[in-house]
Amino acid sequence: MTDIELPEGITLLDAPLAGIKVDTPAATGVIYFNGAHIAAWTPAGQHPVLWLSDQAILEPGKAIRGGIPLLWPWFGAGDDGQHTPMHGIARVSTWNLLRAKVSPAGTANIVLGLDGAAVDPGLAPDLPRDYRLELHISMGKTLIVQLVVFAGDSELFFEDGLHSYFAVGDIHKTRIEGLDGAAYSDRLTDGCATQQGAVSFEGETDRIYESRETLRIIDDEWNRTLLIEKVGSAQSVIWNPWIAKAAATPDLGDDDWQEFVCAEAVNVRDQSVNVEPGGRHLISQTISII
Ligand SMILES: O=P(O)(O)OC[C@H]1O[C@H](O)[C@H](O)[C@@H](O)[C@@H]1O
Repeated sequence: MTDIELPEGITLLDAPLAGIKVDTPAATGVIYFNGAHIAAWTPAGQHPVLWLSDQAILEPGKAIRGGIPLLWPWFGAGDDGQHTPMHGIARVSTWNLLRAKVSPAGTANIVLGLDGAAVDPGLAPDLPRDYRLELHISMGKTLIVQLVVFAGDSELFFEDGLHSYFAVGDIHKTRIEGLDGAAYSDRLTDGCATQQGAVSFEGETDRIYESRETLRIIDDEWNRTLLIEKVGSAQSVIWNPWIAKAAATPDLGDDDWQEFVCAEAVNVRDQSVNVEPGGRHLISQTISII
């Protein structure tokens, strides 16, 4: 997956999946080449910021439960509800490591790439094959994740997202600020509503908020606030499966729903992205502890 020389603080992993491990004075983390998947990030002296299921399936070509799955080029089962795999092909494709550096302060700067021509055409028959994706990761005290989509000679039309799972001390003592007044579409009822105040959790939650705003995940159990700034994302999906859906999801433990919330930067449905031939699109999240 790579023949580039790795600096001190970044080592290759070959099991359970190929990838790299970051271990510097600023942070530790794991990135798998399967899906360019950031499976772990823990800034020095902190609880893990990303949540990963103990039952995650770590096999090439399989989606990983937790961390930051990439969502591209469709959301869920796509506009017709028939697309597989769920959330598209980026998270189940094998990416290449293009760059790995570590700054003097211990921030790892990593770039992974995926060439459309290398992806099984059967996975997404409607896509032209000359697109290219890059994931730029800056992992230190702050985590910056940028997905860049480059169109080839044809126009590209897609949905995209960073489907981040955030670890929290207790979902009952967690709220998300930054969405007050935002319109949302409720995926559980197909209804629409407007958010009043902070988002708190009392049951299964699966909403697409029309909002470009910065989010704050306030975690009263661990007494910390995660700040999630984003660029190039018109919507935020907030998801927690709660009891029944967690129990029905094979790669989630029965009690896992209490330990995480997904706050996803996305462009889906009416906010799908159109990139002209030769153009590019960037979506990013910058995650810090305040
Ligand atoms: O199970 P996955 O394909 O990883 O999807 C997990 C979740 O992703 C998003 O948050 C969707 O809005 C949810 O409806 C979905 O259940």
